[in-house]
Amino acid sequence: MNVGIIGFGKTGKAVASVLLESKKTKLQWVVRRSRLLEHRSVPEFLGVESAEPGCIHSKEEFSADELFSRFPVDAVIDFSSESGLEYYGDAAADHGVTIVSAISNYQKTTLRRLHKLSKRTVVMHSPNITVGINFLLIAAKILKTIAPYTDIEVIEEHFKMKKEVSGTAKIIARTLGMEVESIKSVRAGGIIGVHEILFGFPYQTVRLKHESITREAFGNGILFAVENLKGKPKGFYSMEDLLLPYFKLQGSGSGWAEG
Ligand SMILES: NC(=O)C1=CN([C@@H]2O[C@H](COP(=O)(O)OP(=O)(O)OC[C@H]3O[C@@H](n4cnc5c(N)ncnc54)[C@H](OP(=O)(O)O)[C@@H]3O)[C@@H](O)[C@H]2O)C=CC1
Ligand SMILES: O=C(O)C1=N[C@H](C(=O)O)C[C@H](O)C1
Repeated sequence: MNVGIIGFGKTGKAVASVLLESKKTKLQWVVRRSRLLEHRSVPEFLGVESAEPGCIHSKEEFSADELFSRFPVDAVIDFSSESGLEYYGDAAADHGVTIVSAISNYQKTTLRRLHKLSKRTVVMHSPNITVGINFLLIAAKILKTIAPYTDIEVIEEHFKMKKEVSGTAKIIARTLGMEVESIKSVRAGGIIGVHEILFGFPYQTVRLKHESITREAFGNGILFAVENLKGKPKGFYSMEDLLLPYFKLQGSGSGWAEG
């Protein structure tokens, strides 16, 4: 699958390195805001051998329409910023390119725009693209249904410079019917991303916790997403939509009861 990345910052670089290693994807290009490293290649920048072009472009160099025409891809992956969609959204839909947006904090208007684009192409949005956190979110919803009386706390930890409350924590809180103002945030050092959902039962505590150890974790999530979006009809998808089919366990018995 030919892919392009919008954004070549902290996460874009890590995701690009994972995609270069994968045989499932062929990194055609990355687009960034500035002209830094323009026309260099991602393999060269990362110092890895690769037959994949991975050319670095500035958004000033081409219109997205020209980019998709000259260097066609099957999917565009967004790790830029809120404003990235403005550059590539319409052109991606015009060219039938799948959009995988990982932007964590969209304004409502931009999210509506993303939904509108899903009428014309496959769109997936995930504020946290790791399989782990999306599994946790499904588990938390099930636990809340089983025990609606528990006290719930959402705690998120990130690197010192992250200004906003994590988009992941906001989705978790909203999904569990909590106010986003109740989210506890920790900012320290270079923490990549930790999310914990604490269920306070009367005589026990359940902690559902996920930690992104390195930003390459988001690259693994992208590989899962593009693999499972293949062949999907146009529409709007979340990581949960892609994970739920795996919740049908095959085979007999749980093994637990058999001792
Ligand atoms: N869904 C998920 O799992 C995750 C989501 N994120 C989200 O990804 C986004 C990026 O995070 P991070 O890598 O830390 O941010 P950085 O600031 O490190 O990198 C942002 C990159 O995007 C580029 N960029 C910004 N705006 C535009 C634009 N309009 N068009 C093209 N390129 C643009 C910048 O270009 P330049 O370098 O030239 O300035 C830079 O390369 C954030 O929203 C973050 O919350 C992050 C991790 C995981
Ligand atoms: O900015 C980041 O780095 C991250 N942002 C996402 C968020 O805001 O939820 C996801 C991840 O925790 C890392």
